[in-house]
Amino acid sequence: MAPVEFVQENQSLSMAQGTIRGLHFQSEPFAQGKLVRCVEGAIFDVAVDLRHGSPTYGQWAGATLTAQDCNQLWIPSGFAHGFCTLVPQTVVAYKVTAYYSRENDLGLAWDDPDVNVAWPDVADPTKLSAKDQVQPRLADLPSYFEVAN
Ligand SMILES: Cc1cn([C@H]2C[C@H](O)[C@@H](COP(=O)(O)OP(=O)(O)O[C@H]3O[C@@H](C)C(=O)[C@@H](O)[C@H]3O)O2)c(=O)[nH]c1=O
Repeated sequence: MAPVEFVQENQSLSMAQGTIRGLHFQSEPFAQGKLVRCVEGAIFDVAVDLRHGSPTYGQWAGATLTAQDCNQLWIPSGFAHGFCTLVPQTVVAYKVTAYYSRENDLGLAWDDPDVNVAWPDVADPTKLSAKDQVQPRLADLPSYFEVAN
């Protein structure tokens, strides 16, 4: 992997078990790689490949991250990211490779059936933010990222 430089570190607290955040990404020139860890509690962390031309375009990968295990997940640029908290009072910290940009802050529906993320049973759609209740489906997104075959 090419060296990366982190420019910002974020932290978020979710009080309720089953809180879903995502799926989020920023477009160029503020596309972000994210290094995600759980500093309190536990999450199911998810990445979705948005790179047109990628053999894994539209596919997802997930991992359980816990404060106890101190494990981390690297989400490369070109992937949407989201998580579901597995226990109450969960704190997630993530370093990012580009600054936050409201204009470039974009999303994908957490429950897009074409992506079909296997969210944990505790996932609670009533805990979605207002913006995450209306994110578009993958099929309706323009091509923000492309890779050569
Ligand atoms: C992420 C971020 C948000 N904000 C502001 C915007 C808004 O007013 C408030 C809350 O932002 P959001 O609703 O986007 O927060 P949140 O839903 O926690 O967004 C995060 O979700 C996870 C899954 C990610 O992958 C992150 O990159 C980020 O998109 O904080 C910043 O000022 N700087 C930042 O870096």
